[in-house]
Amino acid sequence: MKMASFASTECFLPLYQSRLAPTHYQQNGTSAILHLNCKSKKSLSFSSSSSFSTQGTSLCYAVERKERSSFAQMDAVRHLMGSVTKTQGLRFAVVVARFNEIITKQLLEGALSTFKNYSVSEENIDVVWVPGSFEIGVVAERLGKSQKYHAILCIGAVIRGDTSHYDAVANSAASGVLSAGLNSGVPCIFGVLTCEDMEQALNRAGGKSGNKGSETALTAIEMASLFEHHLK
Ligand SMILES: Nc1c(NC[C@H](O)[C@H](O)[C@H](O)CO)[nH]c(=O)[nH]c1=O
Ligand SMILES: CC(=O)[C@@H](O)COP(=O)(O)O
Repeated sequence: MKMASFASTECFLPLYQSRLAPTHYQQNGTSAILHLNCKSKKSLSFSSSSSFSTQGTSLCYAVERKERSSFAQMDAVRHLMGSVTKTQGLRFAVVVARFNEIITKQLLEGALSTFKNYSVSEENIDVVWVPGSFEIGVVAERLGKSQKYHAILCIGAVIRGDTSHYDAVANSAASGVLSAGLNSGVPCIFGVLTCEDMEQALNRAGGKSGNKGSETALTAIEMASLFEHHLK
């Protein structure tokens, strides 16, 4: 079986940086679907039982032939993914709830340091404060619809008290952020902690479970890049 050549260099990059180029080949009027997968296996194999190794990295093919002469081309599955290294020109808004400020300030700090580490310039970041997590959604939606930002990062901390208020605020915050993204078409990232107690929250705001503000900032960058570089 004659195989197509393809741009493999991107597969030597970390997964978040990779973008597989489409691969096409023609073969006697038959068509095949080529599936590229960059997970680290040691050899390159084809369903037709051919296989060979690459330099420590591999591509896996699942080739499905279709005996339909009308298809003369083999289409490659293209994997589109945002890059966290292509941040130039990306603009972000961070909506932060003041409620449980001792936690949300830490989350914001984590987010801002991640933006800095990934070369997002400060003038491309606006921080908008709201009273509580319940108010995040409406503001995120307004910011998204302004078309000024590539992604909106939403930060809050909902901590369970004695009543069912927790569930109302936590669920409203989640659905508010979801709606904001869907209604504005701009990625709205959920960086709202929903915790049983203050200890859980502290652990996630720079304590032993990391900083969820930092993690969600990275999600915001990836989604902004995905939209800006692949989904326009
Ligand atoms: N209990 C928490 C709240 N409650 C306040 C609400 O978010 C809201 O500001 C109020 O109901 C007025 O609409 N907010 C949090 O972010 N975290 C909580 O634990
Ligand atoms: C999320 C909140 O629920 C909390 O501040 C409310 O506490 P409580 O249920 O004791 O009123």
